[in-house]
Amino acid sequence: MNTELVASSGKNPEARRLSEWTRPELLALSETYGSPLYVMDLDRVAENCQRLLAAFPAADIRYAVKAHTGRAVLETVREAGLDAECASAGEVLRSTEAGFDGDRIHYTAVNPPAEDLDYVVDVWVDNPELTVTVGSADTLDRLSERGFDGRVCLRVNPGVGAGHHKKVQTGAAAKFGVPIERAADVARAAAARFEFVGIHAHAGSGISGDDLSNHRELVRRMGELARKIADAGIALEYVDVGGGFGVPYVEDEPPLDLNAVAAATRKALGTVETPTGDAVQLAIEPGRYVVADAGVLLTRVNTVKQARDTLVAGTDAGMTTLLRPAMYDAYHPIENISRDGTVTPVTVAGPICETADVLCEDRPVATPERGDIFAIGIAGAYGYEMASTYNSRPRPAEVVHSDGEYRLGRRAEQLSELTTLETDSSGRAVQTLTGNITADKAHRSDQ
Ligand SMILES: Cc1ncc(COP(=O)(O)O)c(C=O)c1O
Ligand SMILES: N[C@@H](CCCC[NH3+])C(=O)O
Repeated sequence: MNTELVASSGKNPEARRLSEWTRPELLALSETYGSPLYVMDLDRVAENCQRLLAAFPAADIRYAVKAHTGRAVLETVREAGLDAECASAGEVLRSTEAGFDGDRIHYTAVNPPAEDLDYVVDVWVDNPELTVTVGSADTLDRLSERGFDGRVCLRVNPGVGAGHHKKVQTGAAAKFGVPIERAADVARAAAARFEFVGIHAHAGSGISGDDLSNHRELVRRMGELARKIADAGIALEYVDVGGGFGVPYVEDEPPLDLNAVAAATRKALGTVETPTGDAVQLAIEPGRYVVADAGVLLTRVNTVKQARDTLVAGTDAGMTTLLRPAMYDAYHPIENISRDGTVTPVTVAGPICETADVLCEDRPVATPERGDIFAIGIAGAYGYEMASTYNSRPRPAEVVHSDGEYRLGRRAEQLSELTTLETDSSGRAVQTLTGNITADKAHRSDQ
């Protein structure tokens, strides 16, 4: 591992570990709100924002909303002073509803559906400082057709990516951005029709000490492009080098040394100025770093069985609650918070009828009994956001914590809500036959 840009291991305020959550509090929450249950610590979200602001003091910092869109999280991030980077019309809607002014909203259009552009241009009419980042020259035409002539940033494909899994390595993936070789020409054309404010690239998600050299190479290429654009007489406001800063998931993994990452980023970018000699801002857009270690997922064990070669704990959370293990083979720390004592290798498997619905294999945890609560750590980023209703399983509730108080941030979906979008053969909304699960039923512990 490249240890140059990671902090020394051991207890470190830069990474909140699962073991630092208070077990009796988590157990009480699972009794009150049922399971599965996401818990988000807003105080930790605010701390993470402060650490980013301290490490990148002169940069524009945009929170990548896709990592966690909960209203309370967005409000916390807004109050901390970060902007919002939105990947869709829905994220723009959520950000405006959470109080972000238009000048703090950056919409990154990825193959944008017409409805997204229609919506964002409508929002722009009342918020002319909103910025649209485009990854293809024809998106510029589609914006013009809608009467948009506002702030535009060009997403560049720098040809170098990074990230914790090949499915999240973005910087060289064909679908994202204009190839860097053509970017200066597209920028020139865009500057003739729009207020051209920036260039943008994103290496990928979950960058660790191992692949920081790729992040640096991306930043170096972006610095070079920015100077070329300045030479063409175009005044940029910023160079956005994306997000992707990783956090430790494995218990003894050291956190990134954010100050060292910031220094390396600045060095790789070099000096970038407008044609008249003004400084061009560095911008970053972290998502995971802001929310990952602020979240825990609680799940109840409903089945314990000795399989042929492993002990299986069946839980009420699975791949529809937390997709990352099934999709990326991602590791999340897991503890049995209902008991200590003898530790056994356990395979934790969810209730979904898919072989991939396994949260971990042969993980040493305190030997489970039916009714125990497992806590799954570092679940605040891309956890709830990637939840689905596959297998017709309602999405879970989420509780938020701030200053010693817990409250419901999002209620659980109910069985009766699963069919609300459907119509019958005469076009009328289908009658829902199931009643809501009562709070009592949903919350009882299944012993
Ligand atoms: C354009 C863009 N910006 C920012 C992010 C945030 O990434 P992360 O959550 O890894 O910081 C992503 C996600 O990978 C992204 O696609
Ligand atoms: N969903 C991914 C991160 C990808 C971010 C989207 N560009 C993860 O959970 O690791």
